[in-house]
Amino acid sequence: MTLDNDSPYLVFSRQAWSELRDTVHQPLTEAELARLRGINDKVSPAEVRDIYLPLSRLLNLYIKAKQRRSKVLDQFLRKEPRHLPYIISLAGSVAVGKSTTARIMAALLARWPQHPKVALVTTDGFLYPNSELEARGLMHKKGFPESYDIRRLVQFVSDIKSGKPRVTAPVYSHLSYDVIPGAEEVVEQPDIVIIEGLNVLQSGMDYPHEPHRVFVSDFVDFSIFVDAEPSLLKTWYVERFLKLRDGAFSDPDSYFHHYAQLSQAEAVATASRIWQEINYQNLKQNILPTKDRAELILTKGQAHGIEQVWLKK
Ligand SMILES: Nc1ncnc2c1ncn2[C@@H]1O[C@H](COP(=O)(O)OP(=O)(O)O)[C@@H](O)[C@H]1O
Ligand SMILES: CC(C)(COP(=O)(O)O)[C@@H](O)C(=O)NCCC(=O)O
Repeated sequence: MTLDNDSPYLVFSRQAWSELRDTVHQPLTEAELARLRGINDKVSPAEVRDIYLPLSRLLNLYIKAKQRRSKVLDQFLRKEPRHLPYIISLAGSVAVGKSTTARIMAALLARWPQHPKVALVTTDGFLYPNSELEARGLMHKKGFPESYDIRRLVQFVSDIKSGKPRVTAPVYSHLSYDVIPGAEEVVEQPDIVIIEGLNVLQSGMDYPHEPHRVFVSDFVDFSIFVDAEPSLLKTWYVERFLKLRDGAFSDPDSYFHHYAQLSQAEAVATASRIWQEINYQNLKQNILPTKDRAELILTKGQAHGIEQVWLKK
């Protein structure tokens, strides 16, 4: 662990962080490993053990402390004990691996008896539909602050945090590249909610066009940023695009069906252009500046390996 008195973070190497897991209480069974491989077969069991088990242990301690504190408050106020969810936000660039990290964390956190019900929500459902983005001239700004219905997103998180029994989120499809009309994801009083998206650490300053007083972060108990060098992110974005070209894009219903015909070289050029013109610009302008608001930063190197963990003091 590196101690720099001026930095708000404690910095752990992978080795130092891995020693903080609780091997006695948290061994991974074969069945669990198989389930985690189902989430993403490239994530190594060693990574889950070294990085995600200690993280799950830390979060369990924080959540138990929070539950105790809420109980004390209810007692003091002479109120019926309420069961409010613990909210974790997960931010980072497009293609850094947020969805994968979120799914691994959800699976690991659900193993604890204190909080077995974990819900996962992505903020892409709160993008304006393509028709609206087209009307606003924002089709090439997907993922930028102005492309989200931020008030609806903040209301959604606020409703969850206030213990509303049933809260719904709109759903986005990467296949149709649009919000699915009428589709909704239902969140019914889980113990933990993980909210994953580019924008979850942003604040009012990032939305001068849409001033609002409260932000997602006002309802979040713990925030995580997944970080990597932009050159690696570009490689991962292009790799994912090539995988989609061979998979989802070949579906005639895919918005990008025409990309399925591209040669390898054309596909690399197209993905590189989308990365450079949209996602990298968004990263520089709107995502990276929010990094040091996170409680925890996971820093990735080659092949998605997490090399360092930064934890706010
Ligand atoms: N821990 C990991 N190990 C190996 N590959 C990963 C890992 N996390 C993500 N990937 C790969 O990186 C790409 C982007 O991951 P994804 O979770 O979809 O990112 P995001 O949600 O940030 O856009 C995918 O192709 C995914 O398979
Ligand atoms: C849908 C996204 C904005 C990510 O949204 P998020 O879930 O992080 O809110 C992004 O994956 C995206 O589609 N960006 C637009 C450019 C592109 O096609 O990659």
